[in-house]
Amino acid sequence: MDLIRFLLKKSWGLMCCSIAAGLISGLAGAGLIAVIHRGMNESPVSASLAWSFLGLVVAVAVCKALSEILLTRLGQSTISELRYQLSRRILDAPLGQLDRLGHHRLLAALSEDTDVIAQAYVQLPLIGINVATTLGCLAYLGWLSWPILLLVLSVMTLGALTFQWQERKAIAFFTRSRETSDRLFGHFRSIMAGIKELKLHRGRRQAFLDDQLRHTVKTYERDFVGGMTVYSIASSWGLLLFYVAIGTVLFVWPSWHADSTDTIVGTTLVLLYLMGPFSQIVELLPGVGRANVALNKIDTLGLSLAAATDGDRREPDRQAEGIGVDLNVRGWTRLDLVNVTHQYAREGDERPFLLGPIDLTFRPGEVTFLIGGNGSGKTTLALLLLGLYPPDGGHIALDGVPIGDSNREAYRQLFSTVFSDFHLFDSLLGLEQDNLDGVARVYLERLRLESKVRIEGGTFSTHALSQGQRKRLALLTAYVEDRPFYLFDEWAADQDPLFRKVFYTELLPDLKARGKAVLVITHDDRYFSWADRCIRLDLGRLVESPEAADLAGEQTWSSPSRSHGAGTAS
Ligand SMILES: Nc1ncnc2c1ncn2[C@@H]1O[C@H](COP(=O)(O)OP(=O)(O)OP(=O)(O)O)[C@@H](O)[C@H]1O
Repeated sequence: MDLIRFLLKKSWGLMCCSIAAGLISGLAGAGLIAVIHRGMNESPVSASLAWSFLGLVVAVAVCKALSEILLTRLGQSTISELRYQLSRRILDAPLGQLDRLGHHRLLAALSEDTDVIAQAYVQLPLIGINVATTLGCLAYLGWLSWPILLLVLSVMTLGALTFQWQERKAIAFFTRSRETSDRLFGHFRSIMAGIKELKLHRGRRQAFLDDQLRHTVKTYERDFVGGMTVYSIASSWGLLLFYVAIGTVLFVWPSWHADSTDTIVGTTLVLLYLMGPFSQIVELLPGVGRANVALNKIDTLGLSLAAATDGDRREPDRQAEGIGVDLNVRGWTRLDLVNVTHQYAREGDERPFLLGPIDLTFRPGEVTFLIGGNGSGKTTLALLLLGLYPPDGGHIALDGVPIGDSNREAYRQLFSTVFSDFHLFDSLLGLEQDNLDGVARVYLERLRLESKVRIEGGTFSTHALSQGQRKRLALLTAYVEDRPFYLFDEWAADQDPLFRKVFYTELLPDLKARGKAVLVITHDDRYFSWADRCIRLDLGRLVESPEAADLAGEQTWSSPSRSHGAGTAS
């Protein structure tokens, strides 16, 4: 319900206007019934009654149209706001939590849940309007005959109780179908990421389509249809009860009670009119049920929008700018990892991977190579260093200031990276320096990309490049960011021998000369000599690496910053 409160705060103006328009339309409709009822008993019909009729008809038509237009606007603005806030929440969530959830669940939340919640949210005013109209009609009914009102209220209570009982079953169906849609999004991701493998192998494609995808879509279909069927039965039952009430008033009541024909006609008219709002409420309820399931899902993913209030939202921005945080990311002199550990906790994993304890010191102007076998923990160590994983044990300190939740965002602004699974954005997002295109073009030439890519207004002309070229473009982005600490995760792995050499013997020395600290995750033992020091990870532990230590630092740096010397791996 935090979410509903949050949305109400955002769109209360639009919501109030659409409710007001809908209410006027609904009440004018109820008024029309009263006027028609009077008209049937007046002969000749008075001019004032005719004018009332005309006025009410105009009010119904105008307010109904207005209410619908406002509701459409409300719906679209709600979807936009939900998508924006949920995206923001995902970006604010800890990386470890997002890793555990998996991309498919996040995509399902971003697309399916936001749609379902927004649709139901837009229905809230409609439900409110219909409830108000129903109350208006019941009041008129009570004025005509309070015993008939009591009869109708008893029928309604019976209907509500049985509906609630049925609804629980429907929600269980919807909850199961929502779980299945997570799996479905997982399959969609497999189609996108594994399209080449699926196209190439008929057997695999067929097994994927028939055994996995079809099974999942059929399970989804079964549960969804199950939920809707329960709602249909419940709503038909409700309508049946209504007709029973009308039938009782028409055929049974007169033999019990000596009401006038006029009262019977009036109450029947009201009951018939009530069918409209009542059916609408019943039709809207499945959407509300699904929205409840979607809200629960977002909560269980740990992505509740409750935290995305205005106050919280400004905090990361303040931290990003280093406001109120005692960190000097531009003029830093040492970065320490002290007894840092990290463990991947997975259910049922008897021997989870443990990294550390790690003690390391980095200094500006120092090039460090991080080496080690596959699965030894290099990327995990990098993620810890970057502040993307908080350490489970020990701590990181920048110039003696420990990094914690309050300054981690500011601390991350120290780094420029190219990950091994990097993502290339269409443009140099978030970089607002003077002559950005000019600076970027210089690097395009340096990275031998000038004949392939143009940069206009900070936007790359194409992404249709080889993997190695795309990685060079990612490196260009990191260069332009011009941050104090560079981290490259197997950057050179996709480069041809010539450019690999350029990377180790020109680009890294250049960064060093500019006083940057550089951590390079690499398997290129040919170039170990270009590092100030090599550190090796083995099964999550830093170990002595004599062959790397011998080679490291042998190369004569042409840069004046060589005097920064090798840092310590303590
Ligand atoms: N998200 C994760 N959840 C659980 N375990 C993980 C996760 N990521 C990595 N691991 C485990 O942690 C260990 C270290 O992984 P890591 O990616 O840090 O190794 P690496 O040295 O970078 O390997 P490579 O050279 O193959 O890239 C591996 O055993 C891996 O199975």
